[in-house]
Amino acid sequence: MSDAKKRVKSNTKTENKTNNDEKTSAKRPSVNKGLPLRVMSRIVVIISLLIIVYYSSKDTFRTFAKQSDLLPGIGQVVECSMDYIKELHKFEGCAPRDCKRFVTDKVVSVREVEELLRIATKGLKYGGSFGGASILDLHSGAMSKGQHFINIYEAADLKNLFTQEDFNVIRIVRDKIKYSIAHHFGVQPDKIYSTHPTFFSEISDKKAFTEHDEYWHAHVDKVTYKSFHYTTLLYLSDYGIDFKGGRFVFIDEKINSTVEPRKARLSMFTSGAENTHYVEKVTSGVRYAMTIPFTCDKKYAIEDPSINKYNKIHSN
Ligand SMILES: O=C(O)CCC(=O)C(=O)O
Ligand SMILES: [Fe+2]
Repeated sequence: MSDAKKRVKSNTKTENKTNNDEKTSAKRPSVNKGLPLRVMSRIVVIISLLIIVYYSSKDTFRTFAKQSDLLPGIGQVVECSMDYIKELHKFEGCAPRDCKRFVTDKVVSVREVEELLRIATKGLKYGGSFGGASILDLHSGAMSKGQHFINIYEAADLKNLFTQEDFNVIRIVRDKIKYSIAHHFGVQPDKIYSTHPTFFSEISDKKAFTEHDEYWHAHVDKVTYKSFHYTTLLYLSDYGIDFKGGRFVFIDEKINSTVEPRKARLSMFTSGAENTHYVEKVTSGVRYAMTIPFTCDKKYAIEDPSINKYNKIHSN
């Protein structure tokens, strides 16, 4: 082979070698990068999913009133439901400036609430539902017992259980709440009346026995209790301390708002569909609260519970 030919051949070899090297080196990085790329894309998908789950769960719930906060007052205006507004036109001076919810820890004192809790437990220890939810209504006398209700004003062994001082505490607290509604909703205090049923509730984690124990269903107070125009809830125990679960939830289109019960926390809201709500199941401990409603309709007004009524029934 001539020198020139040898040189050409050796150049060709070198070229081929270089080409092969290029091919290999072009392939190699794709092998090295391919694996991390697949892993990377999986990580990206997982992180995106986690972000979606995090934000969507965040979006459906927000804490409107946290148990550990001492709230001077926090409000949220909501659009009145048509049914609610239509009906209120009949009652001069009782329609709210705005439909809303308002939570405050400053209207009722912890001392007053301790008194109310003493009154509630004093009665309920003679009653109590088989299931998780019991009520005591000092106006009608209804108290849960077993799977039924008894009338405490007709039960001879409950005679002298409640004193005029007990009824006074309830009246004082209820009046404070009435003026607070008048102030925050822009209505005349003499145009709103205490209505039925006003009651103490006691909720435990016991399994429901009758439908009366099923407190966790979403509802509109105006539908459940025809007479309600303003609902107020006074909490007598602390979420996360005295009981677990049992938060109050306002159901809204995008974000549900939770109210965490706190001793002496007062929640007030217009009773129409704008404030549809439910109570989460209590998972441990015992939750005490008081439902104190008001009506604009005088025909649904109730008298104060008093020792006279109590004595009248017992002397019959
Ligand atoms: O106890 C609560 O937080 C709510 C009770 C309730 O929804 C009601 O009495 O209608
Ligand atoms: Fe309710």
